[in-house]
Amino acid sequence: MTETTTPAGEPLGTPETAAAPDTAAAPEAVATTGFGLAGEPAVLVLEDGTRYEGRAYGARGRTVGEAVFATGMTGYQETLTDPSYAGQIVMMTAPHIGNTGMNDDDEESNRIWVAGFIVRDPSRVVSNFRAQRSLDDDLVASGVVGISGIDTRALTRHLRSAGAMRAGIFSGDDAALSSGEQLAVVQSGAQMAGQNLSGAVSTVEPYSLPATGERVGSVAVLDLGVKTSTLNYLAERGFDVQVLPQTTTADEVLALRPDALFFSNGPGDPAASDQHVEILRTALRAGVPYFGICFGNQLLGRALGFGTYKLPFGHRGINQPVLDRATGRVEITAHNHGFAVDAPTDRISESSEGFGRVEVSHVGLNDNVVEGLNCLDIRAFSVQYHPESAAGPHDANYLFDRFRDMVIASKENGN
Ligand SMILES: NC(=O)CC[C@H](N)C(=O)O
Repeated sequence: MTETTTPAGEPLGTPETAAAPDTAAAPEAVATTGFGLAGEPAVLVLEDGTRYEGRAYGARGRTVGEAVFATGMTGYQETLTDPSYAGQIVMMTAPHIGNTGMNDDDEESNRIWVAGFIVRDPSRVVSNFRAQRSLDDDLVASGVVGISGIDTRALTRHLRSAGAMRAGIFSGDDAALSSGEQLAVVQSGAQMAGQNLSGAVSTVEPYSLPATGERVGSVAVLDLGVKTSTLNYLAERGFDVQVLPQTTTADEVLALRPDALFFSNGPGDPAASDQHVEILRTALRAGVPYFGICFGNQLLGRALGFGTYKLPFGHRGINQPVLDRATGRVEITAHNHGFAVDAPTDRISESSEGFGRVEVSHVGLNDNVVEGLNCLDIRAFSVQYHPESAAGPHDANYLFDRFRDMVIASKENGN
């Protein structure tokens, strides 16, 4: 789409003319003036004191969360409805957002989870044959406070240099608070490190989905924020899917006698999920085959005895190169993680928890971060990235086949 004029006819500013700091050196600086557009004022305040002025977008009011950037050129609906983004104010680096509206089929859960939404240039029209609603209307309906007119390139460079950090968006009456009051609100917000957010996103009641492909067996899914596409892929690969609340105990999981266990993606710090690590250890000791995605990879890492740590600004987008070390093949993959497993990428490790040998199966090629774990002596593997690829390229869908094959082999061996 070409940017020309606003509805009122004012010319758009350009990022080049905006004052755009790209380091943390001048935290009190006003970074941009929202491209000089008309509209209700709103302000984005970072915990280091940086302020970005823009216009109110979505719901009016205030919100606080961890500011992160997502680099997908498409897929804002899947991003917004991914429960892993709970507690985060998400900025899209793609400048024009909302063009294709919202539709029922691309929902990754039944609501928008982001704590806030930052865009540069919201589309004034919705133009797609699948569109059923506008993004702006859905943000308002979900009470999600957003901001537009932000120099998202400058903000991305700032977060890349200074790291993901707490932020607040203030619009409506809250836009009139003094900058000192706004900063105090941001600085009193919770840090992402140390937060356990599983309870906020997990299903409260168990529910099940029947296999849609040729039946392989049953899988118990611990819902730590599971995405709809993941459940559909599991059902397609022949699993009767039993989705369990995050409060389920290890005994309750094993009492179901599942043929396999799956831990989903989800928000929060994996270091704050001891109870889920214990469930996984119990299931692995009982010989239940395991597959995990994202948060489920971090929890497998912890169950095996590795630590996790916070990345400076994380990986969020649908264009991240990952090396499959077994094949030498590079996959272009979807990511959404701010934490990672601390395991050696250059050699096979021995699990300190007695689960045998572990290899890092996949590494991120941008920064050599652990992107997958494979156990050589028990039936368990996981990936940090998103083979369900919603949104994103489908390079890694084969992992669902690998899981199905692992469970078939396990059943043939009477495990
Ligand atoms: N998508 C996910 O599962 C994210 C896992 C974890 N909350 C992280 O930020 O790293």
